[in-house]
Parts: sequence; structure tokens; C-alpha cells
Amino acid sequence: MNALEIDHLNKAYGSLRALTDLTFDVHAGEIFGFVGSNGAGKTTAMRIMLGVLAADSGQVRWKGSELDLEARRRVGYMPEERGLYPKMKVGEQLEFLAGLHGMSPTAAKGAVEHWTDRLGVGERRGDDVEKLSLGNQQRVQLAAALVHDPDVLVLDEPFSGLDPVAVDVMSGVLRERAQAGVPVIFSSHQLELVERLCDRVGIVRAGRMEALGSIDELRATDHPTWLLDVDAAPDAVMASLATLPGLTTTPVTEHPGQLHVVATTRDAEAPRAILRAALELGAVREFSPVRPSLADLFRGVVSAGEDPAVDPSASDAKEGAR
Ligand SMILES: Nc1ncnc2c1ncn2[C@@H]1O[C@H](COP(=O)(O)OP(=O)(O)OP(=O)(O)O)[C@@H](O)[C@H]1O
Repeated sequence: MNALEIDHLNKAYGSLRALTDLTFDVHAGEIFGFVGSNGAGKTTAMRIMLGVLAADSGQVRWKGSELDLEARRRVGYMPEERGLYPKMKVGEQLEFLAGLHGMSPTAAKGAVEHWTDRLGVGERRGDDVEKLSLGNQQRVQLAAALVHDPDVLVLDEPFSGLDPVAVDVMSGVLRERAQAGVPVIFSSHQLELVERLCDRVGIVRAGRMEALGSIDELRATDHPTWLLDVDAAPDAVMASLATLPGLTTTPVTEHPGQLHVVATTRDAEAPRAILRAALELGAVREFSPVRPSLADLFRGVVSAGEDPAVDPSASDAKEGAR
């Protein structure tokens, strides 16, 4: 099987369970988005995939065989902590790293020229890494992950801190690598980007894989939601809908007067019942299904595990502070 398989990984740091039975695979040629709140376990899982951290149990396989040291040389990895030597020249450093992956000096030089040009840092090959802006250092870091033409790409937050042009360049490179048959997995908190770029997504919460699939597959398992705008007092609409079974209604913060109606059970009759109840109160200005974004789906998955006693805005504040 041409896939990177992550099979029942468990990992604890002392008494903290960082991963619990984490299982998923990334197929050859697909871009997989690995998302989750801060501390959900993404970096831990990616470090285990690379072999820089040992799992307590579970396996990582590539093409059906456990990833051994030799196979790991064929993986391109972009670590979250970034790992470039600040006082070494960009070109020399990349050639050195390519050599560690077994490339000849001539092949390494050609590959370094190719990738630095492709990633827009060709002009900086003769500069020390520390003289580059953080975004350009990140482009060099991606070049380091790509320079040995890896069979698998594992990238920890490759898009954080990049300007929109660099995001486009990086997205183009990942698409191109996937089209060449490479499984690409990357973590990110930029959910719009993940939604745009990825074939499949995995949402982790507290070390467990809580949702897995294409965005459309995740939408299909989500609770159907409608936007409702009635010419009547919102409180009266909410009170009326509260009498119907299996529905929860919340005001849309950005648009006073509009409501989101969520069906907590799947009932084909629900839209008709909502519309009937609304029409009894006033003219219906809008009634339409809401297509949840990945950010909406993510919030649903994360809030499903929240302790109701905990103020949910606290975790938003943490996300926003990143
Ligand atoms: N070396 C370590 N020692 C102890 N605990 C650790 C260590 N590394 C990570 N952890 C803990 O393990 C959990 C998972 O951390 P991890 O860095 O894998 O999460 P993450 O999903 O990558 O988070 P972020 O999005 O913030 O980068 C967190 O609770 C973290 O505090």
C-alpha cells in the first residue's frame, strides 16, 4: 500500500497522555491537513513519524513496512522548532543537509539551486541564514525538507508567519509534490488555507483523532444547520422553535435578527417544521442551509469535548495570541 500509515500511536510525557491510539493514513499523492488546538498532539505525532521521538506503542509504516532509519532518510521534514544554523550560508547549509541524505556534491548543488530559486530565495544563497527575515528563513527550511527529493513530506506549521505571496509559492510546491505521488502531511492553524489545499483533514483533540475525511465527508457527519431570518422578534422565534424536538437555535452575532437553527438529530421533516413555525410568526426573509467551513467543523469537534464549566473564550484567546 502506497501510504504513510500511523497505527495506534500512544505517547505519554510522565502523567500527561499526549497521544491516545492515534490512527490515520496519508495516501501517496494526497495533501493531508493535520489540525487541532494548541497542545492537541500534532507536533508529538509528527516527531514520532520522523523517529526523533519514540512512541510508547504503535507503529508508523511507509508502503507497508515499519519506517526504519534508512526509510526515514527518504522523508522530508520541516520541524516546528526550525533547525537551521544561523551563522552558516544558505547554500552551503542546504548542500550539507543534502549530503547527509546521501546526495553527491554535484547533485546537491543542482538541487539547492533549483529549490532556492523555486522558493524565491535564490539570491540569498550566499548570505548567512541569520541575515534573512523569518519568512525567508522559513522558505529555506522548506528547501531543506525538499532538497533530497523525499518520498514523503511531513511539515510542522510550514505556513505560519508567511506573507500571502510566500503562502501561494509554498501551496504550489506542496500541490506539485503531491501530484508527483508524494504523500504530504502538514499541520496548521490556518483553517481556510487547509480547507483550500487539502484533500483530507484530520482533527485531533487531546491526542485523539476526532474527525477524519475530506471536508465534504466531515460536513456530511456534521449537524445540519440553517440560517433563518424572520420578520418577528428573535426571542419569539427562538421560543417557538424550542417547542420543536431536536433543534437548537442561536442568534447570529454579526447579523442581529438572524438565527442559526441546528438539528441535533437527522430528521428529513425538520426544514419543513422550522419553516412552518417561522411563517406563523411573520414573513420569512431568508431560510437557507448553512455550509459549514472547516473552522465551523473544527469548533464543533473541539467544543464537543469541552467541560461546560470552562469558559470557551479562554481557548479562543490562546488561539488568537499565537
Ligand atoms: N517534551 C515534552 N515534555 C512534556 N510535555 C510535553 C513535551 N512536548 C509536548 N508536551 C505536551 O504534550 C501535549 C502535546 O503537545 P504538542 O506539542 O504535540 O501539541 P501541538 O498539537 O503540536 O500543539 P501546538 O499547536 O501548540 O504546536 C501538550 O500538552 C504539551 O504540553
